[in-house]
Amino acid sequence: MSELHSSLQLPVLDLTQPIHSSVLSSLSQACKEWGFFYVTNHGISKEMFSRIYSLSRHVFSVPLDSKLKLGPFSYTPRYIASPYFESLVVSGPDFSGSAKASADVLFQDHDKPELRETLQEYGDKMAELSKRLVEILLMMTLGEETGKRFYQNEFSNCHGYLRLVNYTPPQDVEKQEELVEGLGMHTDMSCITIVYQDSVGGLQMRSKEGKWIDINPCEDQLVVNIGDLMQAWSNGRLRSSEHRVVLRKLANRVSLAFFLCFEDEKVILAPQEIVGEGNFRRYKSFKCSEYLKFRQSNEVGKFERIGYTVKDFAGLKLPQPDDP
Ligand SMILES: O=C(O)CCC(=O)C(=O)O
Ligand SMILES: [Fe+2]
Repeated sequence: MSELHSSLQLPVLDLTQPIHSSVLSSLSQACKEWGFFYVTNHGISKEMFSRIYSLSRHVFSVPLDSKLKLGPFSYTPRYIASPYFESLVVSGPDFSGSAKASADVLFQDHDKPELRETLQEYGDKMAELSKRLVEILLMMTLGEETGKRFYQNEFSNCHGYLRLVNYTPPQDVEKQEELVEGLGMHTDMSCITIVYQDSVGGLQMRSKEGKWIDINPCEDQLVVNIGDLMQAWSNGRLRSSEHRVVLRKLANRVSLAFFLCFEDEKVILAPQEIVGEGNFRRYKSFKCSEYLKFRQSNEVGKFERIGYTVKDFAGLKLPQPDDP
């Protein structure tokens, strides 16, 4: 495939401004076409990001043998997702408890109150922000009243987790002719994902035509993308795009992704209001945990199966014009 890439002007949702219909229509267009947009004035300070950034660097600087003691469910070492990717999961809603359990292993019981407190504060803010964004997306798709109703009835048990990611490029990254993938093409198994990326850049989204498009880092803006669970729930009206991370510079890259997900037992079925009169259902109903299982390899410690999406799992064949 051609490695040509271009960048794109994605809409920026400003949460301090009233959400006019023109904002909703460009947001709606972006969610349908790209599945990505930016959010600004989101209430998370620069100072908070710089604290999180230093804490992440600190966490990943711990010797590998200590990080491996965390176990494969919280720590993904290099050479699993890619040779350059390692990550730590901090689960919500008790981000502090999850961070403490990891800190106790990493720092041999030297208490790290700053780590616990910062991750709890950041996790809480991300949970709140992600829920507000889902409510906006539902009102945009279904109208204010119906959107609010579905938000309350179907999304109130959503939960979130954080993934801190550290990318270490190879020494010769700037001389390589082949593109270096820090994280291969995948879709997210979330309702929505909110990503903070540092200034190194490298996040790319794949268009419907298969073209890679840079999602550049912008100060004060977070990247939001639609995940597979929302794509299925919205009958494909909101798109979960394939994306990846490419490494071009000899610099470590840190990112923080927050994934808002349905509860495991949730049965996902697009409501009739979303499918619409005379339209076809694109996904059969499925239990959230079954999809997560489908994406996980049987081998413990393997990264999520890359290249498989909710379409492979629950996609229905649409009737063709010449079907009886
Ligand atoms: O590192 C990034 O910018 C994105 C990470 C990502 O796509 C993921 O963790 O699902
Ligand atoms: Fe992702």
